[in-house]
Amino acid sequence: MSKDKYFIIDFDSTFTQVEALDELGAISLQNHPERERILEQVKQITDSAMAGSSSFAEGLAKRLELLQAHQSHLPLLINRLKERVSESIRRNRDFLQEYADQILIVSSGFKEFITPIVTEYGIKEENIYANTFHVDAQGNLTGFDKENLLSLDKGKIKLLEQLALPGDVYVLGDGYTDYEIKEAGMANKFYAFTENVVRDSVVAKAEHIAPSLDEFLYQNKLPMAISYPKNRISVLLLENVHPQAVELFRREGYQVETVSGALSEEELCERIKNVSILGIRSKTHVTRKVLEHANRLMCVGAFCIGTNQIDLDACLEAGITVLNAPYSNTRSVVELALGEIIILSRNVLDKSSKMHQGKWDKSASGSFEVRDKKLGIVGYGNIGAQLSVLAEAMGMEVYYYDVVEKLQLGNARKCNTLHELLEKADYVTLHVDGRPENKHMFGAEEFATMKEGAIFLNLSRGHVVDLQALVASLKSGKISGAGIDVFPEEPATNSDPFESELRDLPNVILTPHIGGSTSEAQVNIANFVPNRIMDYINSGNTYGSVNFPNLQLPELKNAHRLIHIHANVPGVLANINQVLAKNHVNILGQYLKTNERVGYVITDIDKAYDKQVVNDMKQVPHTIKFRILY
Ligand SMILES: NC(=O)C1=CN([C@@H]2O[C@H](COP(=O)(O)OP(=O)(O)OC[C@H]3O[C@@H](n4cnc5c(N)ncnc54)[C@H](O)[C@@H]3O)[C@@H](O)[C@H]2O)C=CC1
Ligand SMILES: O=C(O)CCC(=O)C(=O)O
Repeated sequence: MSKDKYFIIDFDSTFTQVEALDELGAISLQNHPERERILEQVKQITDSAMAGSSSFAEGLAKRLELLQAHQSHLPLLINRLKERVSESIRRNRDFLQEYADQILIVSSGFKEFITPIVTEYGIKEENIYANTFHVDAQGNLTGFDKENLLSLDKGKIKLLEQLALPGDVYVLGDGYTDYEIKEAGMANKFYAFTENVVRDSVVAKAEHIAPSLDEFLYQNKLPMAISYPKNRISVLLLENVHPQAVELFRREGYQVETVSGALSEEELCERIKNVSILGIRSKTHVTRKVLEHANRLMCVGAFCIGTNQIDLDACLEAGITVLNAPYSNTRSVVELALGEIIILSRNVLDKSSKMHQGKWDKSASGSFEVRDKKLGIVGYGNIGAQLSVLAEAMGMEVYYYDVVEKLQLGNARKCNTLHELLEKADYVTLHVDGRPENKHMFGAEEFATMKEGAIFLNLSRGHVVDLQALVASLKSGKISGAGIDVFPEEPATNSDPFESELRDLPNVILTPHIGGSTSEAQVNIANFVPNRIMDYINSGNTYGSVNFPNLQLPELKNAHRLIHIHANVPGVLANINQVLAKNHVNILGQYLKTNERVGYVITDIDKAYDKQVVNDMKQVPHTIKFRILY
């Protein structure tokens, strides 16, 4: 990099997250009876000046008058500001030090607090341009040096004119006075810095937006502390994912868009372009066709348990990892199932609807306790097993059937066949997963095998039950009641109608796929899934991924991490290591895990290496995706 580029960085709300004079006011007015009112007034003057709506010079004088500050307040202010240095400035200290000769802090703030902060980051004292306080004999900060160009309106422009820097000038700042430098022709580029504050009037004029210093460095091909600016990671969240997830992704610096309902395949093909992270629930189908339109997709987050709506193989082949929330709504489903078992045993639905029609039908006929009854659980996974424990606590006798061997909890009894379970159970509840082979696993034959008048629940997936057979069994009385939460065709949004042959049948509870829809579950999911996704993006961890080889990696420290995803064919690891050897790369650690289709190789390397290795890694035959992390 030649030395003819100069980087002008603003201080307030750019170098630090806050406006220093607001902070100074919070200290100096600590015991003032009208503290809040005065601070609000100071803030308004700052905002108005920064947005370019009022005279800067007048505002500065007015603010100092209001603040009633004393020089004894400055050490406390400096300590506070040190803690509030912007995150991206903090992490890019190496850049600030390496380019110290070309970095100027130009601020309408005051050197007395700016200098101790920015010099800690390698900024040269002679490159700090700011105002200075006037202090009276008692130590009060009564005003400022009016000769200083930066105390004047358009002061930054005047300063830049005087400096006449011999090269290209790039300005990074959040305020209108920073933009004005470019407008006056004193800078080649202005970047509106939006990490801490977004001033609409500034953003509207800026040709470049920098949500972080990383973005500024990335655009200008300057050395960065992290491998990729987080603001370039775009997240699309569908199906009303809980706002906590939006908040977590935004806090990480990602760009987030949300859609309240599910999207059709066509709509998703349109929207998926440039999306790095897709978040869905149970209704959006992530098909091979969708993936063909996904040019930047790294990860699909299923904000639920089931992942049958996602083409997991196609994701794998495209190097896209799929993560879900395997336990976050388990309890909610179990509680709904238990509630339905009781409601159906007492014929509550019919009695309640009669009451609403003004009919009093007090009778015990057709009503039973669940105690000592036999509950048959089909699919003894997380939900089935949890249900087993709670049902036993209510005095039920639990039987279960699963296609794989499962730990028997409490006194639950294993059935060797589904047939055996169906013959025994007074209640049959399905908690199998939605794999394609389970389509219509429960049909006429299974209903016929059930006990006369038994109760049936499905809170798993709609397609596992043959609906015609269920309707026939309900109409014939073979099944005396049912609780159905999931359907082969479910409306995409709450505005779409629900059509089903199950409507209007007596003693049938129909719920709109709400087994997992409790506040607790949604908050749990909204915390769990984004954290897993960010862990994958930031460290490569695939632990818990439903399609990728699971690797739990050590924290990345003093190294760069090469993440290579490839088709699992012989010789790829050897080729990778050849590339590393050819480029004399010092390997600090290597981790490999494969499944039948892909290999996942992580190589931690010394930070000093020839960048050619990156291109060479991408050229290794059978590479699906490659990225570098630091
Ligand atoms: N209604 C709702 O809102 C919700 C529905 N679900 C559904 O519940 C399903 C189960 O959830 P978890 O228990 O957490 O999953 P899990 O994977 O822990 O358990 C599923 C169990 O079903 C067994 N299984 C699969 N096919 C079978 C078959 N044909 N016969 C017998 N056993 C079979 C599996 O071996 C496994 O043990 C999810 O896959 C999802 O589709 C999950 C959460 C909420
Ligand atoms: O709440 C949802 O959207 C889906 C719940 C579900 O079916 C699941 O977690 O698998």
